[in-house]
Amino acid sequence: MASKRIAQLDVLSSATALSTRAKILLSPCLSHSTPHSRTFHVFREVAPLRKHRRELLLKGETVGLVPTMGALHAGHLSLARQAAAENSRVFVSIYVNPTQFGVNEDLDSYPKTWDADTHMLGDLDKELAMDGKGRIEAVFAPTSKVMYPTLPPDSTLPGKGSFVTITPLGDVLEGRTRPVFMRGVATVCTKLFNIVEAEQVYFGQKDVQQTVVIKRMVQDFHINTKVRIVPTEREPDGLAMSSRNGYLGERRRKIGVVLSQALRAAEAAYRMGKRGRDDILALAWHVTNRMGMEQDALSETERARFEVDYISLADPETLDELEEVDASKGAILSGAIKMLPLEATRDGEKLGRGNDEVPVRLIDNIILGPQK
Ligand SMILES: Nc1ncnc2c1ncn2[C@@H]1O[C@H](COP(=O)(O)OP(=O)(O)OP(=O)(O)O)[C@@H](O)[C@H]1O
Ligand SMILES: CC(C)(CO)[C@@H](O)C(=O)[O-]
Ligand code: BAL
Repeated sequence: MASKRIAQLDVLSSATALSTRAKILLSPCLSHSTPHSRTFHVFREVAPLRKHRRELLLKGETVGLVPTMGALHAGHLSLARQAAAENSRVFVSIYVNPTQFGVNEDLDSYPKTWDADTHMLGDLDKELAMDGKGRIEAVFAPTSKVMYPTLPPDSTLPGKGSFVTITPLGDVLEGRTRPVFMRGVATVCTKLFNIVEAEQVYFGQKDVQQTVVIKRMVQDFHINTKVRIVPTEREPDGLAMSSRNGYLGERRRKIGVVLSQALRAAEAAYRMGKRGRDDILALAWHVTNRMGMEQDALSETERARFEVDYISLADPETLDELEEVDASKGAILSGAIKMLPLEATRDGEKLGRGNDEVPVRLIDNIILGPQK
């Protein structure tokens, strides 16, 4: 039954990609007999989604929204799992939002894996059916014309259009290198929150600045939803899962773990009682400097070089950089590195998407929780 269902999803997900509202159906004889037979709707437009949402409301169902840009991986699934544990219905949005990408960023090459994404959600829904918890109810996959109905999405500054800006939270950290990023995120999330009207919305801790911005936005605009943050899913060596990791071939992938190693070293200093910025961050810099020097010493066909954009120790609410951590409040330890394109490849080397010719930005963080 499972494979039949997946095969149908496959065919229908492509077929429904252009329809206004589609329900991915199983054969009618299964539809009442087993919990597996129910599967999700795909909405491309706002009005039919709202109609469906209202019906759910009248039936007393609760909705958890998981906003994504697709290219789903285990990190996204953990958000959806938590949403299903805390709500009876889960909506997942899949939309690569142009306004959060700067004009020279990777919007055009951002991975789009619709068929694999719907398969993953179908499989997850099957798992959820066994658990007897909430289910995947719908995928919202709008076009840009739907999301930006009047003016085309603009990634320039100041830009033309209706924007939501959360300052100065959006200007620091990622915002320094990606000045339109948090404006784009706040804008598209406002739209998504208005459209879905979910009881709860789910975000990954991996994008920690985004979580702080969204929480502030919900508070400041009295948006009627609860923001839930889900811990970062990691690869076995500690690398935070990310849709962009697919751009890392074997060589860059191995070195990309340096960021999580650096943050973990700094975290250890905090756990051992260090509270001063230099005492904590020196350990992170030591890890990145050592790895950088090791790579520099190798030949072009052996090394993977990277640049550290920032390593930050910031207040958990204001994101102000801290000289000293107030242990009763804790802090956010975060960082970003740019994995540079390989300078030369070897015959038969396992390369990533884009042949390791594109720089890849990796971010990560650890919350230093309050300590007695
Ligand atoms: N490893 C992860 N663990 C938990 N949540 C994650 C993880 N990766 C992404 N998320 C969350 O999933 C949501 C959608 O993220 P998105 O679609 O941008 O994926 P991504 O992997 O973060 O992609 P990117 O490579 O662009 O950073 C966000 O709330 C994000 O924080
Ligand atoms: C929240 C989000 C889906 C908004 O486009 C995006 O920033 C992301 O995937 O983290
Ligand atoms: N998860 C973050 C989305 C972005 O980098 O644009």
